[in-house]
Amino acid sequence: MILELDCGNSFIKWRVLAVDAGHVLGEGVVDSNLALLEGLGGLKGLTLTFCRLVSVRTAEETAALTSLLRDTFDVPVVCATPAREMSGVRNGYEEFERLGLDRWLAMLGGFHLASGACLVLDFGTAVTADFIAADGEHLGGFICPGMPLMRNQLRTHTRKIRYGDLAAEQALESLVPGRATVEAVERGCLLMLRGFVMTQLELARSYWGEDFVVFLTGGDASLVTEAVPQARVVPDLVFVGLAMACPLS
Ligand SMILES: Nc1ncnc2c1ncn2[C@@H]1O[C@H](COP(=O)(O)OP(=O)(O)O)[C@@H](O)[C@H]1O
Ligand SMILES: CC(C)(COP(=O)(O)O)[C@@H](O)C(=O)NCCC(=O)O
Ligand SMILES: [K+]
Repeated sequence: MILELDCGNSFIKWRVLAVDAGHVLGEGVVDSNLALLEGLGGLKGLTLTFCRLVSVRTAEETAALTSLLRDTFDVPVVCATPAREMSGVRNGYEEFERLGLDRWLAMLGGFHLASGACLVLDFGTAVTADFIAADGEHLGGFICPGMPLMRNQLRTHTRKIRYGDLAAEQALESLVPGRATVEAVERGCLLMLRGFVMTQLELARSYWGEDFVVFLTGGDASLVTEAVPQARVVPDLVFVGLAMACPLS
């Protein structure tokens, strides 16, 4: 069995695949290394043979996790590393090793699935957009705060914006102008997110007309799916790229 991990700034997404990499035997989203071990411990008949992971965390945090996995499961642990070019995609950063590895893998996955020009939008702690042309050239991208960062900045830097998670969720059932703080903030931030998405679509159209695929991924992708009906929602896009960057042999 293969363990795959996507270590983002807020959460670790994990899944266990059968050795033929055919089907998913278990998966989860956790907020700590300990919770990851607990989640894995809950799987019956777990016999890991290989682990591959991508991390946008510090080298120290990533090293701590890889040694924990080696010690606990006695398996080889392979981390995705930056590359100038892979699977037909050319990294567009001036310093290719500075491009977030989660972005890079989502781009590899997206270009592979689209077999052509694509716009990859990832909604995590941060929101990212990346443009890959039909010839595999990465034109670059954008990074802005995601939903959790936008709302937390407002909560942190104002004195009278305070509300709970449940109220926040309920506030998004409609997008009419808010008549309570929670509605005004949650809807305002969501409209910023959607506005960002619309701008990315316009830019992609200016490059490629209608001849491109839009991918939505990341934990908050569902917040914008309605606004982009033509998009392909691929929650495991980073894992698609991870398998390409870190094959079994
Ligand atoms: N099962 C889940 N557990 C935690 N967060 C989730 C879950 N499903 C969706 N989310 C949303 O995903 C967002 C985090 O997205 P994610 O892609 O995991 O971020 P990152 O990669 O930066 O850690 C949170 O703001 C949360 O609203
Ligand atoms: C942009 C990111 C913070 C997104 O991280 P995430 O929201 O998925 O946790 C991450 O890809 C990152 O740290 N990138 C390095 C900077 C860059 O890509 O230019
Ligand atoms: K991510």
